[in-house]
Amino acid sequence: MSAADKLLEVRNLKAHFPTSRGKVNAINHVSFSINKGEIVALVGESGSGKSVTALSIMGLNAPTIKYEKESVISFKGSNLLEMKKKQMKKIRGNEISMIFQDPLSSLNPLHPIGRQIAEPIQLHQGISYKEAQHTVIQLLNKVGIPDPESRLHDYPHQLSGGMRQRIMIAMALACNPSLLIADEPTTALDVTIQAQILNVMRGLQKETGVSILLITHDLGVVAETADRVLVMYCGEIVEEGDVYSIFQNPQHPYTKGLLASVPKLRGDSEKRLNAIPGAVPNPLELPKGCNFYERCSFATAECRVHSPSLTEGIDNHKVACFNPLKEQSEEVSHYA
Ligand SMILES: Nc1ncnc2c1ncn2[C@@H]1O[C@H](COP(=O)(O)OP(=O)(O)OP(=O)(O)O)[C@@H](O)[C@H]1O
Repeated sequence: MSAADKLLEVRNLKAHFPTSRGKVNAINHVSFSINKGEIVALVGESGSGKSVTALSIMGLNAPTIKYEKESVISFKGSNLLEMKKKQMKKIRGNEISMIFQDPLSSLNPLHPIGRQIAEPIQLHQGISYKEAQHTVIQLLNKVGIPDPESRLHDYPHQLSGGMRQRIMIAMALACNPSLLIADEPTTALDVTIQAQILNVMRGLQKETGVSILLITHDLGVVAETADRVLVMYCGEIVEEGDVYSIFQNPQHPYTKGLLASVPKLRGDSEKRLNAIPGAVPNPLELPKGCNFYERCSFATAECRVHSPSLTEGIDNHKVACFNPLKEQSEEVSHYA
């Protein structure tokens, strides 16, 4: 990929929240990029820093967050962290948009959905609701809402969870953004609807060329959707690779643990899932050395003292581990 293909580049992102109990180290030297038209998944357990990363890109973190000087979020060549509020407001919604897990908390219960989808289009293009309606109907068609003309007047509570998430996708795509951030977009939905929503997202990505940052703790969703995967643990990227090599050949013991805790797509449904032993360390007191040391069955003395950095191997597969796993794991290979 050439530099011209790069849409977003996060470099050395380091941030903490000052709290009454001390510094919460949320993000620690995170670097990654998203190319044009790519679907990149950001995965990890709760508290690993996925949402703070996404909200940093959107400029929507709590005002208390403190970014270290060296942090850069470069979008189309401009550093979003240095942008004035007014400029950032223009980018948000137009160039970068976001969908959340719970559409009900993002949709206004008092306005019909047609009006809500039209709003960003009207603002962006300076046109009336009537003029925007044609585009709204096209968008509803694109996200698979049947008979869109008659749904324009529906209120959010009249729609199912899956339909509401389709509305959120339509709203997010209303201004043709270059980057869509989807934070756990299918977590609240049942499996069948989940698959339909992922299908809609994949289809729209192909049709519009939008890049997608997909945030999820569900590796099943990742296997179905992503081109590339970033695995996050304690505010750091611990492994990165294309979806095939992450599933076929996970090199970080944490990634392997995450994969082993996913229900199998095929195989022995009676088999117990393996949860990763132990708990995520307290972000107020991260341990010296590797953050995963205490939960890792491959840890050595070195891991207790030194922190491994993300190092590139073959095929752009990167891992932050002193003892990366070499062998292909039978246990996980059939997810890819
Ligand atoms: N406003 C805040 N003030 C203090 N700490 C915060 C704040 N927001 C997030 N954090 C902390 O930052 C760390 C990263 O949180 P983040 O929400 O990004 O995790 P996550 O991977 O998205 O988890 P989840 O899947 O549960 O949303 C956590 O330790 C969290 O407690």
